[in-house]
Amino acid sequence: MLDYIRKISWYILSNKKRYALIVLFLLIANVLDIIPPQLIGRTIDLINNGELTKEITRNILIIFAAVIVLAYIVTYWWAYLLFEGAIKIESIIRSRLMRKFLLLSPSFYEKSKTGDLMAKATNDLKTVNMATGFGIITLLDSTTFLLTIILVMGFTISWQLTFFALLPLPLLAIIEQRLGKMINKRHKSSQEAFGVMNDAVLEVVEGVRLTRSYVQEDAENRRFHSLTENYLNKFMKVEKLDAFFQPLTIIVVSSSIAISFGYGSVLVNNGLITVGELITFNVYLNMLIWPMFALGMLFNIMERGNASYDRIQNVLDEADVLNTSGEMSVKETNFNFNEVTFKYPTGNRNSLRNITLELNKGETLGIVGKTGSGKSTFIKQLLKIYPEGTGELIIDGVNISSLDRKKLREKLGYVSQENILFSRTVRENIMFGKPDATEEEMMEAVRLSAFDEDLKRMPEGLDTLVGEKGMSLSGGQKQRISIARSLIRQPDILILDDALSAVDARTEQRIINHIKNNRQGKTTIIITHRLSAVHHADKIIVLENGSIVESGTHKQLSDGEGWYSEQNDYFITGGES
Ligand SMILES: Nc1ncnc2c1ncn2[C@@H]1O[C@H](COP(=O)(O)OP(=O)(O)OP(=O)(O)O)[C@@H](O)[C@H]1O
Repeated sequence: MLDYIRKISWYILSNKKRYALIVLFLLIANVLDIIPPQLIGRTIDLINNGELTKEITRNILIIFAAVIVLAYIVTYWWAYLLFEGAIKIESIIRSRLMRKFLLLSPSFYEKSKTGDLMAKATNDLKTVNMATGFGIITLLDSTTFLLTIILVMGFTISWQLTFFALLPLPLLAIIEQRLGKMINKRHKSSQEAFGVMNDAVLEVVEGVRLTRSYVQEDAENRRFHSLTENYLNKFMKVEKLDAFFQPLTIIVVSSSIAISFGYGSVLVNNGLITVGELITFNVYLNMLIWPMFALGMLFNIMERGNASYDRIQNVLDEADVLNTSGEMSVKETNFNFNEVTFKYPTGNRNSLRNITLELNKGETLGIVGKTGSGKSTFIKQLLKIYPEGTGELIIDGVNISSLDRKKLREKLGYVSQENILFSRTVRENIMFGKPDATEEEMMEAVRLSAFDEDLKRMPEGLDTLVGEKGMSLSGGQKQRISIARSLIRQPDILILDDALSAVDARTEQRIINHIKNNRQGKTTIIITHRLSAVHHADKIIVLENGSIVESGTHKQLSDGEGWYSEQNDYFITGGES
């Protein structure tokens, strides 16, 4: 438990004033809370001795009312300050987490499950909020209240009676500490199971069409059911430990009350305390039920918070971030690949081998080759998505490692194979490429990407919502919105990674012609499986197993006898030769 406090001490220290006020208000509230039992005990003794007058009764009632009003005000303030603090730490850590998500490398995402990352950004953060809000309030309230009552019982009634009545207390502390450690372990495991289940929900929702088309609903249902059961079992293991706390507290407090009545009667008989004092003492003992019960809950909440905090901290400490180093910016966009070889961090063989190539500003490069030959990997090296391989990748005479990733990306318009769209309008998706674009620029991007005809058929034109991740659009429409998004930036380097695969041949030619005419003097790289998309390129390379096996213009390559000319003939004859 103290471990958790240590972990969030950075936050408490940076909010010293807030927490100092909380402690002050809590102490005042605790002192106010001990007044009513004192008044009750004294009133009983006054009645016993026949000394209770009208005036004393009125004074007692006034003090009683004042104490209640004051207690209400200070309790409101410490609760407000504390819970505000808890929601603030939650949002601070969530922002840190989001910033980190944006920096983490693709390798990190390859080994992480989206559902688990979502669990960390939601469920675990809520648990941290609970531990920092409800946990700290309970810690401060229960411990200060406990101490205050013990001191009052000792000083105002009898230290002997207090000592004997509280003998069972240490037992409770020992058991709670043991249970706390077990809760920490079990909570981590339950949160991991929650992450896996979360991931399954995502997969079920995203893959619902596929599941239906393969009539796999029952199998998916069973798989999901077993994950839910797994989470339920792990969650119940935490709850089982939690359930121990309440009976334990009741046993300990009952033992204390039994001792206090037994030993207290002896003290009354011996004239060491009065009957009123014994009753006051027992009212105090009953008041201990809450802080003791709260301490039990506290171990539980704090250990859950501790476990969740560790899960989040693991992501925040993750060193696998994208290399953003480098100061230099790109000017002319001349590329030189010199013996570039690259292996993915998780791969077991080179995906690019000794790539040597020159591409000058204004040229168009076509990259073709069998599937899995390394075409996208080539681009990912250019985009600085993965760590650099061996060899040299020089842009404008500067090694890519010295280039600032952001400045490099500002020059680029990249359309990936995935065509990721946001669940917003067509307009917002295109404007993502250039948020300050004018209406003319927008319409020009729409025309260049041959999306104009489709747009006319859309119910609300540019303001039509594209559905979850573009669900309500065809594959070709999604591709063309992605192309428009990159063309609106008029980038110095346009990269299309198999970005025309879902459009028909005529539309493809329209787009290629637009790009050819519109991008004169600018660099364009086109990866494709359809050779017609790169006929016009200044340079075409054919990749195989990560190596360049052919290079030249369309004419040179189709006149040759390699893979390119084979494919070209195949396209011309439709595979009938
Ligand atoms: N993230 C990754 N981790 C490990 N290996 C990878 C990763 N991405 C791709 N590879 C491997 O690198 C090789 C080249 O993949 P790449 O995606 O560059 O091929 P491609 O030519 O673009 O294929 P396609 O035409 O199917 O898109 C393949 O063997 C692939 O399995």
